[in-house]
Amino acid sequence: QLTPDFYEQACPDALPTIRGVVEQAIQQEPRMGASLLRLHFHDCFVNGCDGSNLLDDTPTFTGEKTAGPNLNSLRGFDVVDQIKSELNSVCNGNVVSCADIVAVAARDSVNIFGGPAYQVLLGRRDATTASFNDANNDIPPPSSNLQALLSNFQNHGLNLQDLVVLSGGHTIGVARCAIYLPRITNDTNIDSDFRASLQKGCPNAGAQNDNTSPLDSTTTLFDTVYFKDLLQFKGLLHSDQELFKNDGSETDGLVTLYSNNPEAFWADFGASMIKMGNLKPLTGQNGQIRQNCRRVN
Ligand code: HEM
Ligand SMILES: [Ca+2]
Ligand SMILES: [Ca+2]
Repeated sequence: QLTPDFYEQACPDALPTIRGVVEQAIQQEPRMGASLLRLHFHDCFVNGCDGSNLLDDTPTFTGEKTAGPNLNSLRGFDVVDQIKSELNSVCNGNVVSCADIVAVAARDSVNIFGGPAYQVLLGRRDATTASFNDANNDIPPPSSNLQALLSNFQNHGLNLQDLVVLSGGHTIGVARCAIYLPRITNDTNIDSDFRASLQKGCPNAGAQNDNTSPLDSTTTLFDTVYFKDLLQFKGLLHSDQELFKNDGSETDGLVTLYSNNPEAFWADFGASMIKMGNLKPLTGQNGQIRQNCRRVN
């Protein structure tokens, strides 16, 4: 139902405009590319890719921004606003949905960091509502074991390979001390030097500090180092290391494959992103094209 050329007639400059703003934002702050990728994931996993997580709370409405997985964690809303306002002028009006903006910005970020330029399908419309509860329930927590991760992905129509390759999104970006403290405190399948170096910036009493650590050793390169790190038990999150335990499981095989085959990683990542981007889009007369991504029209 979604198509790559959806805006070709109504706004031929839409995609280059989005790309330009994303390039600028990443130039100002490299981490922004990672944040934009995660924004798309947290949108799609909660009632489909419909821009639901962009809606601000109001006195009478609580959306997704304050849900556990998002609070003090999701970023990139200002960049989405900037893209939206440039598009409203480049397209002579309100043409491009916020959900599509985030899907394209995620792809552009991946590509700017050296990852695949997969073809984003377009034509999503924006939700008129959002769900705090679904945001709490449908995004897998980093404490998840493999079985929980897999059943969460399967509930979203995604399979084991999608889980492994999309987790490769953690080849860019960072996580907060509070998130990885349980891993460096309790887990045994962690490299001891890696653990020691992380503990310096994230002491046991430091669960509330704002320190962050890289999700892999090359946070602004969309490379296979995330998987190489897992082979050395240097996954930052418990959920990351669940994908490689050196027990000969199917996920071990996929992690090993991607660790030394960037072409396979990039091809499969692109295919799985398109699959994720197809989750329950609003099309036709459903939803709306928001004038401002933070509120319904
Ligand atoms: C498999 C289950 C997943 C879990 C449990 C998970 C969990 C997390 C957590 C806890 C953080 C750090 C948040 C913080 O410290 O505030 C994070 C960051 C991130 N996640 Fe995931 N994630 C998963 C899958 C994905 C997927 C599928 C993608 C995209 C394809 C993705 C992209 C990212 C990125 C890019 C960051 C860094 C964001 C930044 O630096 O601003 N994650 N993830
Ligand atoms: Ca959504
Ligand atoms: Ca990397």
